[in-house]
Amino acid sequence: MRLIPLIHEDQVAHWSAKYIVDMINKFNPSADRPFVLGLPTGGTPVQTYKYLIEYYRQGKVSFKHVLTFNMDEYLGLAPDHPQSYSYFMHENLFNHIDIPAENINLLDGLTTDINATCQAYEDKIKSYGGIDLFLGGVGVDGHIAFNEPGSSLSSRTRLKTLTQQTRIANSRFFTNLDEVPKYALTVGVATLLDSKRIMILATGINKAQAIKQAVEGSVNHLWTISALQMHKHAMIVCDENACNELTLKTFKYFREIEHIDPQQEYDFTKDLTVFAECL
Ligand SMILES: N[C@@H]1[C@@H](O)[C@H](O)[C@@H](COP(=O)(O)O)O[C@@H]1O
Repeated sequence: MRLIPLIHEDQVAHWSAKYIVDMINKFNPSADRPFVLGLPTGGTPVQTYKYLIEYYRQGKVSFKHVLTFNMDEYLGLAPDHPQSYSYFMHENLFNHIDIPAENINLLDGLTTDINATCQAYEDKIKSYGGIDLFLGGVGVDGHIAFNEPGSSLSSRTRLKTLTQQTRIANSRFFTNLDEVPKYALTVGVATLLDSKRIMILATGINKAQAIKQAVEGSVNHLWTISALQMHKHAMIVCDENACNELTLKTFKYFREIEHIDPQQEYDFTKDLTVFAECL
Protein backbone atom coordinates (compact mmCIF):
# COMPACT_ATOMS: atom_id res chain seq x y z
CA MET A 1 0.00 0.00 0.00
CA ARG A 2 1.15 3.52 -0.73
CA LEU A 3 0.32 6.00 2.03
CA ILE A 4 0.81 9.69 1.26
CA PRO A 5 0.76 11.50 4.62
CA LEU A 6 0.50 15.14 3.58
CA ILE A 7 0.06 18.08 5.91
CA HIS A 8 -3.07 19.98 4.93
CA GLU A 9 -6.45 19.13 3.48
CA ASP A 10 -5.76 21.31 0.44
CA GLN A 11 -2.61 19.31 -0.37
CA VAL A 12 -4.70 16.12 -0.37
CA ALA A 13 -7.00 17.67 -2.96
CA HIS A 14 -4.12 18.96 -5.06
CA TRP A 15 -2.19 15.68 -4.86
CA SER A 16 -5.16 13.52 -5.84
CA ALA A 17 -6.18 15.79 -8.73
CA LYS A 18 -2.63 15.93 -10.06
CA TYR A 19 -2.34 12.13 -9.79
CA ILE A 20 -5.56 11.68 -11.80
CA VAL A 21 -4.33 14.14 -14.44
CA ASP A 22 -0.94 12.37 -14.65
CA MET A 23 -2.66 8.98 -14.97
CA ILE A 24 -5.01 10.15 -17.73
CA ASN A 25 -2.26 11.85 -19.69
CA LYS A 26 0.09 8.91 -19.38
CA PHE A 27 -2.69 6.56 -20.54
CA ASN A 28 -3.30 8.82 -23.56
CA PRO A 29 -6.95 7.77 -23.98
CA SER A 30 -8.78 7.66 -27.32
CA ALA A 31 -12.34 6.91 -28.45
CA ASP A 32 -11.40 3.25 -28.87
CA ARG A 33 -9.40 3.09 -25.67
CA PRO A 34 -11.00 5.33 -23.02
CA PHE A 35 -9.63 5.84 -19.52
CA VAL A 36 -12.10 4.39 -17.02
CA LEU A 37 -12.35 6.42 -13.82
CA GLY A 38 -14.35 5.49 -10.71
CA LEU A 39 -15.61 8.46 -8.70
CA PRO A 40 -16.98 9.23 -5.23
CA THR A 41 -19.15 11.90 -3.65
CA GLY A 42 -19.00 13.33 -0.12
CA GLY A 43 -17.33 16.39 1.31
CA THR A 44 -13.75 15.13 0.90
CA PRO A 45 -13.48 15.01 -2.92
CA VAL A 46 -15.11 18.41 -3.55
CA GLN A 47 -11.78 20.22 -3.47
CA THR A 48 -10.17 17.52 -5.65
CA TYR A 49 -12.87 18.18 -8.24
CA LYS A 50 -12.11 21.93 -8.04
CA TYR A 51 -8.47 21.21 -8.86
CA LEU A 52 -9.48 18.87 -11.71
CA ILE A 53 -11.64 21.64 -13.18
CA GLU A 54 -8.71 24.04 -12.84
CA TYR A 55 -6.35 21.62 -14.62
CA TYR A 56 -8.97 21.21 -17.37
CA ARG A 57 -9.38 25.00 -17.75
CA GLN A 58 -5.62 25.39 -18.01
CA GLY A 59 -5.66 22.87 -20.90
CA LYS A 60 -3.59 20.35 -18.96
CA VAL A 61 -6.14 17.52 -19.24
CA SER A 62 -9.16 16.54 -21.30
CA PHE A 63 -12.01 14.25 -20.26
CA LYS A 64 -13.26 13.68 -23.80
CA HIS A 65 -12.12 10.08 -23.72
CA VAL A 66 -12.65 9.46 -20.02
CA LEU A 67 -15.49 7.19 -18.92
CA THR A 68 -16.76 7.44 -15.36
CA PHE A 69 -18.56 5.10 -12.97
CA ASN A 70 -19.77 6.54 -9.70
CA MET A 71 -19.48 4.31 -6.69
CA ASP A 72 -22.90 4.69 -5.13
CA GLU A 73 -26.32 6.35 -5.08
CA TYR A 74 -29.10 6.73 -2.52
CA LEU A 75 -32.11 4.54 -3.19
CA GLY A 76 -35.27 6.55 -3.82
CA LEU A 77 -33.67 9.84 -4.89
CA ALA A 78 -34.22 11.06 -8.46
CA PRO A 79 -31.13 12.27 -10.38
CA ASP A 80 -32.33 15.87 -10.11
CA HIS A 81 -32.82 15.67 -6.32
CA PRO A 82 -30.27 18.13 -4.84
CA GLN A 83 -28.99 15.48 -2.43
CA SER A 84 -28.68 12.73 -5.04
CA TYR A 85 -25.15 11.76 -5.97
CA SER A 86 -26.03 12.29 -9.62
CA TYR A 87 -26.89 15.94 -8.90
CA PHE A 88 -23.74 16.32 -6.79
CA MET A 89 -21.50 15.00 -9.57
CA HIS A 90 -22.96 17.29 -12.21
CA GLU A 91 -22.75 20.32 -9.93
CA ASN A 92 -19.24 19.65 -8.68
CA LEU A 93 -17.54 18.18 -11.73
CA PHE A 94 -19.34 17.04 -14.89
CA ASN A 95 -20.91 20.42 -15.77
CA HIS A 96 -17.48 22.06 -15.74
CA ILE A 97 -15.40 19.70 -17.88
CA ASP A 98 -15.52 18.32 -21.44
CA ILE A 99 -16.79 14.84 -20.57
CA PRO A 100 -19.49 13.67 -23.03
CA ALA A 101 -22.80 12.88 -21.27
CA GLU A 102 -22.77 9.34 -22.67
CA ASN A 103 -19.48 8.63 -20.89
CA ILE A 104 -21.03 9.18 -17.45
CA ASN A 105 -22.33 6.16 -15.55
CA LEU A 106 -24.35 6.48 -12.37
CA LEU A 107 -26.46 3.99 -10.48
CA ASP A 108 -30.19 4.64 -10.86
CA GLY A 109 -31.65 5.46 -7.44
CA LEU A 110 -35.17 5.13 -8.82
CA THR A 111 -34.73 1.66 -10.27
CA THR A 112 -37.63 -0.75 -9.93
CA ASP A 113 -35.38 -3.74 -10.55
CA ILE A 114 -32.46 -3.45 -8.15
CA ASN A 115 -30.77 -6.73 -9.05
CA ALA A 116 -30.91 -6.07 -12.79
CA THR A 117 -29.57 -2.52 -12.34
CA CYS A 118 -26.68 -3.71 -10.18
CA GLN A 119 -25.80 -6.60 -12.49
CA ALA A 120 -25.92 -4.30 -15.53
CA TYR A 121 -23.52 -1.91 -13.77
CA GLU A 122 -21.03 -4.70 -13.06
CA ASP A 123 -21.38 -5.95 -16.66
CA LYS A 124 -20.81 -2.49 -18.08
CA ILE A 125 -17.65 -2.00 -16.01
CA LYS A 126 -16.37 -5.36 -17.25
CA SER A 127 -17.23 -4.53 -20.86
CA TYR A 128 -14.70 -1.66 -20.71
CA GLY A 129 -12.00 -3.90 -19.29
CA GLY A 130 -12.50 -2.73 -15.70
CA ILE A 131 -11.80 0.52 -13.88
CA ASP A 132 -8.35 2.01 -14.43
CA LEU A 133 -8.45 4.16 -11.30
CA PHE A 134 -11.09 4.23 -8.57
CA LEU A 135 -11.05 7.38 -6.44
CA GLY A 136 -12.85 7.12 -3.11
CA GLY A 137 -13.37 8.61 0.30
CA VAL A 138 -13.88 6.79 3.57
CA GLY A 139 -16.66 6.89 6.12
CA VAL A 140 -16.00 7.49 9.81
CA ASP A 141 -16.72 3.78 10.37
CA GLY A 142 -14.20 2.80 7.68
CA HIS A 143 -16.67 2.15 4.88
CA ILE A 144 -15.57 2.52 1.27
CA ALA A 145 -18.34 3.42 -1.18
CA PHE A 146 -21.34 2.34 0.95
CA ASN A 147 -19.77 -0.93 2.08
CA GLU A 148 -20.77 -0.60 5.69
CA PRO A 149 -19.17 -2.64 8.51
CA GLY A 150 -19.88 -6.33 8.01
CA SER A 151 -20.01 -6.09 4.21
CA SER A 152 -18.61 -9.12 2.46
CA LEU A 153 -15.14 -8.48 1.16
CA SER A 154 -16.26 -10.37 -1.97
CA SER A 155 -19.31 -8.15 -2.43
CA ARG A 156 -20.44 -6.77 -5.79
CA THR A 157 -22.78 -3.94 -6.73
CA ARG A 158 -25.92 -4.31 -4.65
CA LEU A 159 -28.38 -2.73 -2.23
CA LYS A 160 -27.04 -1.85 1.25
CA THR A 161 -28.75 -0.72 4.42
CA LEU A 162 -26.99 2.35 5.80
CA THR A 163 -25.90 2.38 9.42
CA GLN A 164 -27.32 4.99 11.77
CA GLN A 165 -23.79 6.41 12.14
CA THR A 166 -23.49 6.97 8.39
CA ARG A 167 -26.98 8.47 8.17
CA ILE A 168 -26.12 10.88 10.99
CA ALA A 169 -22.78 11.78 9.35
CA ASN A 170 -24.49 12.41 6.00
CA SER A 171 -27.46 14.28 7.52
CA ARG A 172 -25.39 17.47 7.31
CA PHE A 173 -26.29 17.60 3.60
CA PHE A 174 -30.05 17.23 4.33
CA THR A 175 -32.51 19.37 6.30
CA ASN A 176 -32.91 16.69 8.94
CA LEU A 177 -32.00 13.08 9.72
CA ASP A 178 -35.40 11.68 8.67
CA GLU A 179 -34.72 12.82 5.10
CA VAL A 180 -31.53 10.74 4.79
CA PRO A 181 -32.36 7.59 2.83
CA LYS A 182 -32.00 4.30 4.69
CA TYR A 183 -30.73 2.38 1.67
CA ALA A 184 -28.24 2.88 -1.11
CA LEU A 185 -26.97 1.11 -4.20
CA THR A 186 -23.23 0.68 -4.06
CA VAL A 187 -20.38 -1.04 -5.83
CA GLY A 188 -19.01 -3.88 -3.70
CA VAL A 189 -15.64 -4.30 -2.03
CA ALA A 190 -14.68 -6.82 -4.73
CA THR A 191 -15.78 -4.37 -7.44
CA LEU A 192 -13.35 -1.85 -5.95
CA LEU A 193 -10.58 -4.42 -5.55
CA ASP A 194 -10.94 -5.35 -9.24
CA SER A 195 -9.88 -1.83 -10.25
CA LYS A 196 -6.35 -1.49 -11.52
CA ARG A 197 -5.67 1.25 -9.00
CA ILE A 198 -7.54 2.57 -5.95
CA MET A 199 -6.90 5.95 -4.35
CA ILE A 200 -8.70 6.74 -1.11
CA LEU A 201 -8.75 10.26 0.34
CA ALA A 202 -9.03 10.95 4.05
CA THR A 203 -8.95 14.29 5.80
CA GLY A 204 -9.76 15.37 9.33
CA ILE A 205 -9.48 13.89 12.76
CA ASN A 206 -12.78 12.00 12.44
CA LYS A 207 -11.16 9.70 9.85
CA ALA A 208 -8.13 8.88 12.01
CA GLN A 209 -9.53 5.63 13.43
CA ALA A 210 -10.42 4.38 9.94
CA ILE A 211 -6.91 5.16 8.68
CA LYS A 212 -5.35 3.33 11.60
CA GLN A 213 -7.46 0.26 10.85
CA ALA A 214 -6.66 0.52 7.13
CA VAL A 215 -2.91 0.77 7.59
CA GLU A 216 -2.09 -0.96 10.87
CA GLY A 217 -5.13 -3.16 11.46
CA SER A 218 -5.77 -6.58 9.99
CA VAL A 219 -8.02 -7.21 7.00
CA ASN A 220 -11.45 -7.19 8.53
CA HIS A 221 -14.99 -6.84 7.20
CA LEU A 222 -15.85 -4.46 10.06
CA TRP A 223 -13.49 -1.91 8.53
CA THR A 224 -13.99 -2.44 4.83
CA ILE A 225 -11.22 0.04 3.99
CA SER A 226 -8.77 -2.56 5.36
CA ALA A 227 -9.48 -4.67 2.23
CA LEU A 228 -7.12 -2.26 0.42
CA GLN A 229 -4.29 -4.29 1.93
CA MET A 230 -5.23 -7.05 -0.54
CA HIS A 231 -4.79 -4.76 -3.55
CA LYS A 232 -1.60 -4.46 -5.60
CA HIS A 233 -1.88 -0.71 -6.21
CA ALA A 234 -3.85 0.84 -3.38
CA MET A 235 -3.09 4.32 -2.11
CA ILE A 236 -4.37 6.42 0.74
CA VAL A 237 -3.80 10.15 0.48
CA CYS A 238 -4.41 11.90 3.78
CA ASP A 239 -3.71 14.96 5.85
CA GLU A 240 -1.92 15.05 9.19
CA ASN A 241 -5.16 14.96 11.20
CA ALA A 242 -6.28 11.73 9.55
CA CYS A 243 -2.92 10.19 10.60
CA ASN A 244 -3.51 11.03 14.24
CA GLU A 245 -4.03 7.44 15.39
CA LEU A 246 -1.09 5.93 13.47
CA THR A 247 2.02 5.05 15.45
CA LEU A 248 4.81 7.56 15.07
CA LYS A 249 6.94 4.80 13.52
CA THR A 250 4.39 4.11 10.76
CA PHE A 251 3.83 7.81 10.15
CA LYS A 252 7.55 8.59 9.89
CA TYR A 253 8.19 5.59 7.63
CA PHE A 254 5.63 6.64 5.04
CA ARG A 255 6.57 10.29 5.29
CA GLU A 256 10.21 9.42 4.64
CA ILE A 257 9.63 7.20 1.63
CA GLU A 258 7.36 9.83 0.10
CA HIS A 259 9.95 12.55 0.82
CA ILE A 260 7.39 14.68 2.60
CA ASP A 261 9.13 17.41 4.55
CA PRO A 262 6.71 19.60 6.51
CA GLN A 263 9.26 22.45 6.33
CA GLN A 264 9.29 22.47 2.51
CA GLU A 265 6.71 23.24 -0.16
CA TYR A 266 5.50 20.03 -1.83
CA ASP A 267 6.62 19.75 -5.44
CA PHE A 268 3.42 19.23 -7.41
CA THR A 269 5.18 19.58 -10.73
CA LYS A 270 6.76 16.11 -10.60
CA ASP A 271 5.05 13.05 -12.10
CA LEU A 272 3.13 11.62 -9.14
CA THR A 273 2.48 8.25 -10.78
CA VAL A 274 6.13 7.22 -10.95
CA PHE A 275 6.50 5.86 -7.43
CA ALA A 276 3.46 3.62 -7.89
CA GLU A 277 5.12 1.98 -10.87
CA CYS A 278 7.98 0.89 -8.64
CA LEU A 279 5.83 -0.83 -6.00
N1 LIG B 1 -20.94 6.87 0.33
C1 LIG B 1 -20.15 7.98 0.73
C2 LIG B 1 -18.72 7.55 0.74
O1 LIG B 1 -18.33 7.26 -0.58
C3 LIG B 1 -17.85 8.64 1.34
O2 LIG B 1 -16.50 8.25 1.29
C4 LIG B 1 -18.27 8.90 2.75
C5 LIG B 1 -17.43 9.94 3.46
O3 LIG B 1 -17.84 11.22 3.09
P1 LIG B 1 -17.14 12.57 3.47
O4 LIG B 1 -16.08 12.76 2.45
O5 LIG B 1 -18.22 13.59 3.36
O6 LIG B 1 -16.60 12.43 4.83
O7 LIG B 1 -19.61 9.36 2.71
C6 LIG B 1 -20.58 8.57 2.06
O8 LIG B 1 -21.02 7.63 2.96
